[in-house]
Amino acid sequence: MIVSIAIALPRSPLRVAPVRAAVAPLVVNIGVVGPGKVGSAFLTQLRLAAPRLLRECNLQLSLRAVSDSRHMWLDCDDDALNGRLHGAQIWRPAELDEFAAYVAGREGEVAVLADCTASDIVANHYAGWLAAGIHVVTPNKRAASGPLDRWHKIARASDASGARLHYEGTVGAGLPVVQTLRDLIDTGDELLAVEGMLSGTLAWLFNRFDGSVPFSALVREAHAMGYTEPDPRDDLSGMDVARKLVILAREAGVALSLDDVNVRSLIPAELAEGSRDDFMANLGAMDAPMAALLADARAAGGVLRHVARLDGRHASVGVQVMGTDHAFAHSRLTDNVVRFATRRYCDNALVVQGPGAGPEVTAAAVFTDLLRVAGAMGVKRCAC
Ligand SMILES: NC(=O)C1=CN([C@@H]2O[C@H](COP(=O)(O)OP(=O)(O)OC[C@H]3O[C@@H](n4cnc5c(N)ncnc54)[C@H](O)[C@@H]3O)[C@@H](O)[C@H]2O)C=CC1
Ligand SMILES: N[C@@H](CC=O)C(=O)O
Repeated sequence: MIVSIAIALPRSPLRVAPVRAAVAPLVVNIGVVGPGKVGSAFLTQLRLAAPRLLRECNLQLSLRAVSDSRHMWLDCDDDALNGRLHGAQIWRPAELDEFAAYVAGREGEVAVLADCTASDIVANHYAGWLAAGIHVVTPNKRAASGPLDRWHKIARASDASGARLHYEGTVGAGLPVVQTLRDLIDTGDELLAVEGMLSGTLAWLFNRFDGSVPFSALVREAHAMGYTEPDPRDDLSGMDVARKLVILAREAGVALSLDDVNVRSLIPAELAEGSRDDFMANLGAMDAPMAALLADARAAGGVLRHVARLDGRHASVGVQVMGTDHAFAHSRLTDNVVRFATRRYCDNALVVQGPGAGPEVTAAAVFTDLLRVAGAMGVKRCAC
């Protein structure tokens, strides 16, 4: 007779493998470029999560430096050094390569730069950083949707050094969109088409816009809540969504460029040029055309939705009127919806849906990318 005894072991939340706990923690030195809305949320998340990650995963996250467009602060959390300087942190004029070299400076440790800007200037540095073995994590869409020659140079630098660029936050903010597509492709599936609502700002605007409040007031609100791009014209012109579509296309092996996307802008010609401040001051010029668009949609018995489509190399983004029975008509708040039609998911598309904008969810995507780097270095992140 065989007696099996089930012993109920207390299920410890600790995830440190016994062997790993006995060794020194993996140290990841972090530099944050762009302490704006997303960058600040990321810094807060780092500070709150670091003690638990050290305790449970033997991972030591060390914030070494922060840079905005004009200044950089070094040794941000080096209490000893800050103490010697009477509590002052070191700051100096921003110089991105000096910044990167500083973050990477310690032998045997891992360096990760988090680019939380929307800047092409910063994206221009990726290839050099990756070549130097520095990992990059970012919600900035400029590199992955920018000129193809720069994108290929970045890929070659990553291949040569083994340092990785992760950019999950570029599409769908904190939603698992890029990695989901990558997993489909890597396991042999083939992307047939993508259809979706890829702008959290535009989703929120069209969910709220019922004529009771001027469109311009809603845009200001969306900007204040951190949903929009630094320049909201990127959202309203459709260019931000076009960038996301290009990123998804390239992820699926289609060498698309922004010029290939048919983009229908919402911005009146007189607001397209000029500074962001001028644009924000004159936003009221959008109110009448947007009210007319809403009236047309209602007359047709539908609602306004901003929709992106990719079918082979055919890519388009723009506002359209959707019947109230369409799934997109029932999205809420900043919901993004991404429908992947693939060879496997052809009868019924694979759908990723949820909040698609906001500093906290976006920062979490950047943080997850950073932990992906640590995971590849052997840090244990599963519950087994
Ligand atoms: N806010 C959101 O919901 C989402 C944002 N993103 C992306 O996250 C990024 C950041 O967005 P936000 O935080 O909302 O913008 P933000 O305007 O609040 O912050 C941008 C920061 O970048 C800094 N910066 C600009 N140029 C720089 C340069 N050359 N060197 C160093 N720093 C520079 C600015 O000083 C500012 O601190 C953008 O690329 C955006 O597309 C992605 C998904 C969602
Ligand atoms: N401004 C963007 C932010 C995320 O990419 C959006 O509204 O979707």
